[in-house]
Amino acid sequence: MRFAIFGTGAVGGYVGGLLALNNHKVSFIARGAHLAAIREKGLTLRYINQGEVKTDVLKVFATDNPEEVGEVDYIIFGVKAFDTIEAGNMLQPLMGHETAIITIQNGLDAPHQLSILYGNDSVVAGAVRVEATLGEPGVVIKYGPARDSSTFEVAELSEVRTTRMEKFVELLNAAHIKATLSDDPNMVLWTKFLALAPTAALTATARAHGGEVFGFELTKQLYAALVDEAAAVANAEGVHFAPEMVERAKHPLFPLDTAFKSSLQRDFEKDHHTEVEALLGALVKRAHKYNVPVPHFETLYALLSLSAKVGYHYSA
Ligand SMILES: NC(=O)C1=CN([C@@H]2O[C@H](COP(=O)(O)OP(=O)(O)OC[C@H]3O[C@@H](n4cnc5c(N)ncnc54)[C@H](OP(=O)(O)O)[C@@H]3O)[C@@H](O)[C@H]2O)C=CC1
Ligand SMILES: CC(C)(CO)C(=O)C(=O)O
Repeated sequence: MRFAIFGTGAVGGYVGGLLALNNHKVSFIARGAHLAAIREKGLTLRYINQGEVKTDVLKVFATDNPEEVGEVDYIIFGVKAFDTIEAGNMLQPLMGHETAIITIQNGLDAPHQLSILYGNDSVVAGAVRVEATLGEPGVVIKYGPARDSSTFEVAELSEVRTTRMEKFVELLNAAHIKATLSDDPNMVLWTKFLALAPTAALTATARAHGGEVFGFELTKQLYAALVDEAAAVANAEGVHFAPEMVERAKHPLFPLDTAFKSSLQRDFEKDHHTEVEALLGALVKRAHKYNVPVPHFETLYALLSLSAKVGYHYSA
């Protein structure tokens, strides 16, 4: 099977790296200094687990030109949500008759944006649970154990279970990522979103680790209120969570003894373009559309939008 990782970032680099380590043919699409470093020194996967650091360095094929890759069986679409449309328009050279474009974007919109370009049958909604970030050019940092701690849930946008995705799940599991196939793409996206949006919003606003947010009663209560708001919006959109699923989402996404940070928080800390719109903006817009009150999300959305405008590290 041939894989292309479009956007060799933290998640794409980690997932593609584990597939390459498992002897699959994986082409990495990257750009700029990151691409130059991968070409020169290889793609480095650095695992940081409670102070212990391990690395794998992989010699891989990397390019910024999809024409040099040609058709593949699976595209793991690894760009940030705000790059979806621009990067989506570059996928044509990778597309064969049965190519699956598998999204990993946090948020709710990326698979639907890609389906406008390539049709429902080409797109698979994915949700990855991994804590990762980019280090210096060429380096992907994965927090926690090197293998077997990440999950990847997928569902065809067409809501059909296909053999290509059964195969994908099998290959991912063999590469030490716990993958599962569902037939409900909206449930896949919303189940992650229900816990992710509150986690991202609170860690970024409070500038605190996940463990600190959950270890402090007021922010823990705020987290639960955010989960309830997100579940109410999901319900209005036709995604109905059983009450026990909503309660489960109120538990931390990560072990409480770790210094967990969300990718939104890390992007703010690095002064990078952030996914505030894809996470909080998307929720608030849906809430307004369905007339669902989301006062806590509205407040955090306003604060983080201002931080994105004036700069996270701004001081008067
Ligand atoms: N990091 C995490 O822990 C997790 C992140 N996610 C989600 O996964 C998605 C990806 O996040 P993450 O991996 O952190 O993002 P990164 O910023 O680490 O990676 C995205 C990469 O795509 C590259 N890219 C964008 N456009 C192009 C292009 N046209 N050609 C070549 N390369 C391109 C970017 O390059 P450049 O830097 O030059 O823009 C960057 O290297 C997000 O939606 C995020 O919310 C999901 C689970 C966990
Ligand atoms: C919460 C986490 C790490 C789970 O995968 C995530 O998706 C993110 O921070 O973007």
